Amino acid sequence: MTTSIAPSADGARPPALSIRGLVKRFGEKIAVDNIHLDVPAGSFYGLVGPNGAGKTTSLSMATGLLRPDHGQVTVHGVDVWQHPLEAKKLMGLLPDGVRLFDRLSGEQLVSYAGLLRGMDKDTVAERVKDLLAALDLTKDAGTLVVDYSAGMTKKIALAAALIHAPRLLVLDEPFESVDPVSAANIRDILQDYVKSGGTVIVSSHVMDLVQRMCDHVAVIAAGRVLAAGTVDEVRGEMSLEDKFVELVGGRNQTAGLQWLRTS
Ligand SMILES: Nc1ncnc2c1ncn2[C@@H]1O[C@H](COP(=O)(O)OP(=O)(O)OP(=O)(O)O)[C@@H](O)[C@H]1O
Repeated sequence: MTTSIAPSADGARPPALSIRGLVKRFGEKIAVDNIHLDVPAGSFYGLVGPNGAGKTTSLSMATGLLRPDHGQVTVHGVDVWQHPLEAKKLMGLLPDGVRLFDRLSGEQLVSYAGLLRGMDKDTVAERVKDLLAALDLTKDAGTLVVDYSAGMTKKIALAAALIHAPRLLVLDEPFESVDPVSAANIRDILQDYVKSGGTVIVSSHVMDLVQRMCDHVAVIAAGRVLAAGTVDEVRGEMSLEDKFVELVGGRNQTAGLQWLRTS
């Protein structure tokens, strides 16, 4: 089992994230059904799929939050489940639906995230200031997170994920509830981060955003990978949205809802 993040023998960099044979069952339900995926280092990778496809479950297992039934995950060559501390140092996470320490103010929460990562106080203070400004939260720095709106909560959680300048960012639905100006600021931050060598994985339901923002994409449905590669490879001549519908199916006829018609 490798713990090295050095280039492999053939000189190639290991993927930022490598998933092999990941499986998770909840009782009778197979939420993730033998997923294999490589996320190249330096890529901006979109993960898309219908509701209940297994995106959050896969990302939770990939980032050490949920123990897989089977399979292996490595981050820059470090096994997430064999060497969790080493792997987690490389990652910044924006999990979906995980509670924050919301009795702290926004500023305290992000500072706490930095100090927990072993950063010194001065660097933490400097980065907290920068992050709050970049995410338009400076005036709400002293407000308790429990009193934040949904979008503000997303942004403060993103700041906490960025504070230690990780090599891999895993963001589950980062744009949900976020206003358009903040979303554009977040996109700029993430694009700069990728340009400077970082890797981003985002799950999203907004195909247009994924097509514009990401260079790679994987389409997941019913716990399996239906397609993965560069965005252009996956979508071919179609828009990503049309390709998604073609791959996933499930467009329902609404003609049956006669009772919903008001005229
Ligand atoms: N803790 C759990 N217990 C039981 N079933 C679960 C649990 N977590 C997820 N599931 C089931 O696993 C499947 C995959 O769920 P998951 O949350 O990973 O989907 P998703 O692709 O993130 O969906 P969405 O886009 O709606 O957020 C779903 O059928 C869900 O009901």
